[in-house]
Amino acid sequence: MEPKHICIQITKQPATEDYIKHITTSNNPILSEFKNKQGTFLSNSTLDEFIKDELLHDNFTLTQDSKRKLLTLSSGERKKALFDYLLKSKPQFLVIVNPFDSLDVKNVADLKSRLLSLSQDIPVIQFFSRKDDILHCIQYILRPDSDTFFIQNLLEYLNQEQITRDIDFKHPLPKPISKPTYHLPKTLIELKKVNVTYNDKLILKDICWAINQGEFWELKGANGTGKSTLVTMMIGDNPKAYGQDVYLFGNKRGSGETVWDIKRHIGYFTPSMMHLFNGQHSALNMVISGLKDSIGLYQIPTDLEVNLAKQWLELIGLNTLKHINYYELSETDKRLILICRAMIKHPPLILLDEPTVGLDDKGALLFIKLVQKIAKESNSAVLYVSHKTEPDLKPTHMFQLEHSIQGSVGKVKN
Ligand SMILES: Nc1ncnc2c1ncn2[C@@H]1O[C@H](COP(=O)(O)OP(=O)(O)OP(=O)(O)O)[C@@H](O)[C@H]1O
Repeated sequence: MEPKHICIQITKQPATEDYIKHITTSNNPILSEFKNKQGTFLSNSTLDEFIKDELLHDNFTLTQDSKRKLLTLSSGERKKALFDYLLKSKPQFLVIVNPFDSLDVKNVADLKSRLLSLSQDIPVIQFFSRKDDILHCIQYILRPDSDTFFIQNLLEYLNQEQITRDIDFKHPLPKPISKPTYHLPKTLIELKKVNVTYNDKLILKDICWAINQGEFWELKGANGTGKSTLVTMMIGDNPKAYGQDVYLFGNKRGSGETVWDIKRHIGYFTPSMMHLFNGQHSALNMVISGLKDSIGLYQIPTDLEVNLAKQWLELIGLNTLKHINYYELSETDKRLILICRAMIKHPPLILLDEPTVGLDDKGALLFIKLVQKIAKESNSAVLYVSHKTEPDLKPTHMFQLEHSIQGSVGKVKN
């Protein structure tokens, strides 16, 4: 008989451990295969443990053969290394937490088929954020109910749960307090025949790309094609840009400009920076802090600044929560606030790296709608990097990296 498989929608509370504790101690017959058993976790926190072990003890468990540092692997390569290692030992049950995040289409398909074949022998618990990630073998969903849990047939749950698609931000995008004092060229970023090599291996080959003021770009490419490498060149974080034709906001890289000269022009968001913002700051102060380029607010803001931040909170429907501690907000609200924080000065470029990873369907839709609004109503150029196809995201330009034996080549697709 095929094992039973269940899924759980990720929410702030209850915690993963509470669900697992319930599952492994429950007397419900549907959960009998998990009782008093030990599971293996395929999750980002497991990956973080291996990264920590590598940093502290030089332990290369996941990369025995190559002895490559996990942090130098692309996010897709890192995840694959973890899965390959953990799946070697036959666990009593498998816990997978958003397993497809950061994987490209091919790697998602490969992993899905591996998990489906494993699911014929091993019970699976899948924690998910997006419903279209749920594996086809899953029959049940475990849901919280006041201080306990209940099991529901998955199909029944999916039929009930329709997401509303009429989410909209009605107010116009708030304007910046003042116009920038600096002059920028029309072309904000320009790369001319740029190459990047790591360990004698060509990663990027003859990349030519120009981003002009106000344009809305999506950067796409399979795992390991060099998207992050390209992004680090653009934000001044990659020394490989020196000596090449990399022009950032009017300056050739390496012509005396500081990293700050580059970064002050960029509003940046990626989910891995969420952990930086864990101080005791109100939602309002978090938005204002975008004017001061600090994490949290340490200076008394002017009335003008406070009013502007309130307009941003009004736009995302959070004005009534302005005094709530940012840390207590939902994941979606936190991200919307960080986008407002990044946009409050209307930087020339806003860069969003896998921004919807970990959000549920409704949160992702809200986030995408806000990005669309920013692209439409501001002069900021938007660069969006992701594997996940978001149907409501409508960039006007696309830059696609494609593997070739001589390193990835870039193609502009309009
Ligand atoms: N510091 C480094 N040392 C050695 N190799 C590196 C380093 N940084 C990146 N690489 C390699 O360069 C290639 C491109 O990596 P990069 O992270 O830019 O890809 P990516 O397109 O962002 O991938 P993903 O979608 O999986 O995140 C990968 O093969 C990676 O292993």
